[in-house]
Amino acid sequence: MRTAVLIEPHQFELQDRPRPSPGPDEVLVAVGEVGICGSDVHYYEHGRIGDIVVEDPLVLGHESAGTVIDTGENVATLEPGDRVALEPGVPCRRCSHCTGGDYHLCADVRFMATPPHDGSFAEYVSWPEDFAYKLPTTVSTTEGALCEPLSVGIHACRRGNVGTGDTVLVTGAGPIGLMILEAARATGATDIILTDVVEEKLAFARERGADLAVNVAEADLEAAVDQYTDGVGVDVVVEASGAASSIRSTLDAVKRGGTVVLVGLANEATVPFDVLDIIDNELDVLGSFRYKNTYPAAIDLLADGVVDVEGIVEFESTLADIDDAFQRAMDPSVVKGMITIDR
Ligand SMILES: NC(=O)c1ccc[n+]([C@@H]2O[C@H](COP(=O)([O-])OP(=O)(O)OC[C@H]3O[C@@H](n4cnc5c(N)ncnc54)[C@H](O)[C@@H]3O)[C@@H](O)[C@H]2O)c1
Ligand SMILES: C[C@@H](O)[C@H](N)C(=O)O
Repeated sequence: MRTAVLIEPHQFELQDRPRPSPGPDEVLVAVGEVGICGSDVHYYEHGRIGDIVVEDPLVLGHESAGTVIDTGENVATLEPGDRVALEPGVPCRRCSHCTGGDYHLCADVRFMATPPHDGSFAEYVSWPEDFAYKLPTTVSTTEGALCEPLSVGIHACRRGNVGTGDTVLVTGAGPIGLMILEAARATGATDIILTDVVEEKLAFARERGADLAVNVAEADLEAAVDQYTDGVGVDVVVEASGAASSIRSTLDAVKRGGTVVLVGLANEATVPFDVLDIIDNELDVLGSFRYKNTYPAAIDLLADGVVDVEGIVEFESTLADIDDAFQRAMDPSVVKGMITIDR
């Protein structure tokens, strides 16, 4: 099967690899669509994300969906022809986190496209049945692939306990910020403010329904939030840029007793945070790591037309053109590219 392998930064090689056979509890999936995630681009550009280094050739891609073409002997819920979204992190199922329900925190998770585990920029992937979710006919394969970033948004909103009528600030209008916007709206938030430093991203966020979009390279966030909320502050801030200045600014925008959810990964290991602010204002400051049990909700939201994920896709490309696609994805004004696995 054709497989796009990152052999060194800025260089994919299209290799012919053996097609996998499904294990007893696995389905063999003909991959259809794979989203290009910011983490894929980071590995492509730098060969590492923080301490996680690409030491051996790696198959990128973890936002994927396709069609089941074969099943292992124990598989009962899926059959050839079913279209499925693939949840990319498969945990050990045995540790205390797994048995306690927090499987996304399993230390032995096998997460696609995270060294040393290969991802899905390939014609076929064999994947556990219970991490492959059947798509209804009304949900496209592209939408199935984008259940992954949507899951990050759903989990962040669940962490922040975003509620009906809430005012939510989302900092960073990349794909993750836009998916948080979708999830927050679906959860019942009525006022959603987005920030960014790139005007095209803000224009896009406005088109997609942000009630206010603030360019924090030019305007003062605290003043803009004060004006919008009559000096009260927002109920929940979800930080989705990873920029240190943005992480710091979350405390200026949240109301007393509010919640800050940190999703964006900072380049710096430490970011100064005013702990007195956190104590005096009784803030909940929470981390949000990937997701758990979100795929069924993501698929239902898509099937019911409550969220739009396809609208963030700005270009589609193929395995043969994957280098060009990644060059394009590096443009800071581009939100999301997809790779169609043509055969
Ligand atoms: N916690 C998790 O589970 C998880 C999962 C996926 C992604 N992430 C992280 O979330 C972040 C967002 O992911 P993405 O794919 O949307 O990334 P992205 O780089 O595409 O988007 C980040 C956006 O933030 C904007 N930005 C930069 N500086 C800013 C500032 N000071 N204020 C406001 N916006 C600013 C950028 O212009 C960009 O539009 C990244 O840090 C990523 O690593 C975390
Ligand atoms: C969650 C996923 O989208 C993210 N890129 C990660 O590797 O954790």
